[in-house]
Amino acid sequence: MRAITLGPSGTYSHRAARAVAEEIEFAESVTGIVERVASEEIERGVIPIENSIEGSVTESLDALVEYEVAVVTEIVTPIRHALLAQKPEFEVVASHAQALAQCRTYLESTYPDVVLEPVSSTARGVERARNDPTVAAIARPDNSGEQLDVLAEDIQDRSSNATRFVVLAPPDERSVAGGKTSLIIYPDADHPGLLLDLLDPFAKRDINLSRIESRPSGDRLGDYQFHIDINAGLYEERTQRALDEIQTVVQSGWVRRLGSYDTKHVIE
Ligand SMILES: O=C(O)C(=O)C[C@]1(C(=O)O)C=C[C@@H](O)C=C1
Repeated sequence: MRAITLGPSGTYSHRAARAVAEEIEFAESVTGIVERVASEEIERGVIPIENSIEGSVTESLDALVEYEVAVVTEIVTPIRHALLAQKPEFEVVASHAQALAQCRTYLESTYPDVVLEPVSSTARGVERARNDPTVAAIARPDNSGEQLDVLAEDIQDRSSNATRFVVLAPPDERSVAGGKTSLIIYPDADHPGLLLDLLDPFAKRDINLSRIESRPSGDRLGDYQFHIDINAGLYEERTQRALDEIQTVVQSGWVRRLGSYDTKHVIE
C-alpha cells in the first residue's frame, strides 16, 4: 500500500502513516494530501484532524469539505515533543503551529524571549535547526540525529497530549463497516432549534456523538458546516434511520457520509 502524508521524513504524520502503508510519499500541506487522494493518484492519505490540547486542525476539516474522499481508519497517537538544537542558546524556535501551541506554557516560562516561527511541519523545523545554530526545533526526539542535541523532552503542556489522524481513500472505497462514522452536515438554514433538530435523530436512537465541530461555510457570517463523529456504523439500521431523518431537516443543504471505520492506536 502507498500513502501520502505531511513531510519531510520524521513528522508525527509519518509515524502514523507507517501503521497503514509500506511505501510513503510526502507532501507540504494537508490540502495537497487530500487533493491527491481525491484524484486517485495515490491509494491512501494520512492527515491530522484533532489534538487533545489544541483542538481541530482546521485546514484538514476544510479540505474534507472541498474534496470528495472517504475516511477508512482513524489513528490515535500520543504526542511527546522534544526541544532540539545545536547549542543550548538560541533565538528562534521553529515548528508546526500545532506543536508550538501544544508547548505554549513551557515556552513562555522557560524561553520567554525567543521568537516562535511556524513552519509547515515539525520535521521542517528540524531542518531549520540543522541549518542554523540560532534556531531550535520542537519535534519528535528521535529526529535529533548527529547534528542536534535533545535539550529537553516531554515539553508539551499536558502529558496526555494525543493527536487523532484519519486515513483517507478515494471516495469509492467508502466503507459502511466500522464502529465509528464521520459525517459533515451543511444545513444551509438558520432557525431556532436547528441544531437540536440535527442532533435529536441520534439521541433518540441512543447513538453517541464523539465529536461535533462547526466550521464557517465561507459564504456568509453565521453560516456553518458541522463535522460530526458518531459511535455507530453506517451499516446499522439506527444510523441509516437517523440520517434519513436528518436529510428531511436539511432539505436545502447536504449530508456527506465520509465513511465508517475502526480505530488504531499507534505508540511507536
Ligand atoms: O508536523 C508534524 O509533525 C505533523 O505531523 C503535524 C501535526 C499536526 O498538524 O497536528 C501532527 C501532530 C502533532 O499534533 C503536531 C503536528
